[in-house]
Amino acid sequence: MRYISTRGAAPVLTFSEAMLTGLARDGGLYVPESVPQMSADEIAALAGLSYEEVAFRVMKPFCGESFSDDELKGAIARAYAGFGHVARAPLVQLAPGHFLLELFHGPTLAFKDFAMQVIGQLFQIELEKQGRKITIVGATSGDTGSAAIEAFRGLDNVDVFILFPHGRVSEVQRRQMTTPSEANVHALALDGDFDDCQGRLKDMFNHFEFRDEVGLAGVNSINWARVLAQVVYYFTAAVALGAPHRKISFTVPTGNFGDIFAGFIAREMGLPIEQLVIATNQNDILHRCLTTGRYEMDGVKPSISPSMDIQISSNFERALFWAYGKDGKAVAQLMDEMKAKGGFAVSQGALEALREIYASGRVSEQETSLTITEELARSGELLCPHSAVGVRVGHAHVSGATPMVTLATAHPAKFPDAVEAATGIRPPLPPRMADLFERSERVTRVPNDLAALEALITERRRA
Ligand SMILES: Cc1ncc(COP(=O)(O)O)c(C=O)c1O
Ligand SMILES: N[C@@H](CCOP(=O)(O)O)C(=O)O
Repeated sequence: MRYISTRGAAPVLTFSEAMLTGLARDGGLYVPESVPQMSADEIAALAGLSYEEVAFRVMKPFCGESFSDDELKGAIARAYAGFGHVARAPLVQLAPGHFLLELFHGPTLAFKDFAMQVIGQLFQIELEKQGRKITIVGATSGDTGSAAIEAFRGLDNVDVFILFPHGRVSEVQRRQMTTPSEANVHALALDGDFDDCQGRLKDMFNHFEFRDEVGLAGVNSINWARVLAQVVYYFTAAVALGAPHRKISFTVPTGNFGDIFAGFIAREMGLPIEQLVIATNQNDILHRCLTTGRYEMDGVKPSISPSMDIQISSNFERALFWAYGKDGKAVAQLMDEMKAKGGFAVSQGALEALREIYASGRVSEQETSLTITEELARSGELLCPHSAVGVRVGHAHVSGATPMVTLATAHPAKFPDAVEAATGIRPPLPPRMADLFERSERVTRVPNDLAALEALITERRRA
């Protein structure tokens, strides 16, 4: 399997090279040259298998040339051993035809653990093979950061620097990033929003001298390996509800578009997905784009679902690559236009291609809160604000005989203030994290300045 850049002008790589590379050197994102297919029989055969076995069968065709069966099976087994639910990603029913996929039973209580735990294992295998050391820099609006720290803390051959927007993550999210005491972990509170964090990260990748000097690697969903591991739960959920004999739709609380794009890959592999519904909070650039055909930045607005406070939705570039018939030059032009003018128009043909697969909805702050209140009364499910955004949009898109699955992307205990304001209930953290508020914090406040960030990383990383 070969991996190519969405902008068409970077070296073609193997899976493990793409994984260690992160962002392509032409600024694009790596995607598989062709998507492996699973037949209806192969999909039907997934019924009743463990999450781990499904993960192996779904991931292997994408990375089998880089990792042996034993290596991949071992990585998957270790990745999910610490999850707090035997099903890993259990489904619960909210209403007739509407199901919730709980993706928050991992070590840091968000869906990021599903991919981050696996790629943590795969990185270790590959780095040991190559005898290499790397510097991981991640940008987070709250959840990717803690999941990355959990997956890479304490490793001798990896330093982890996490940029998060100062004052714009929940206290639980911040403490998950600032309380680990391992010397290879560095939490950096940046003066700016998530787009600034992600922007400076991409600047570092595009600064080749720095990138090569520190051995820069990325674990955001710009990294193809992250997306791949997230494809798996679309299969487990759909098969549990009758696929391949029945179509299934998914609603996904969306920010950086990585999670919903994993659903697109599952669909491309042959999973009968009818619709992928993008659910946004008031940072609704994707909803506006699908509605109007213009991708237009208008500034990040802080919300009660802070992990989705994003305007520059990185993985939308991968969706555009498909919508433009895999024309890397066209994608590069759109991205240049966005950089220069803060927006671009999607061509009519590409817009139609997107609308064939994706629908969308936007949820206001009040509606998010109301959904948390109403869903507790209706189904007994206590939602985090991100999942509430999804559930509201999901309810509105349930239609006909096709089951709708909404992804619950974080545990309500990560956002206790919003949940308490909506329900009067302050959800407790699991016992293993019960002392989170007593642990001492270690964090560095940093400016939104590339040179200053690179200097800090160069100084702190272990040679
Ligand atoms: C809890 C939560 N929900 C939803 C999202 C949006 O996911 P994506 O960025 O993959 O669209 C995020 C952040 O990525 C998140 O942390
Ligand atoms: N919501 C994310 C933002 C980064 O997303 P990623 O999937 O690209 O890593 C977060 O919580 O950090």
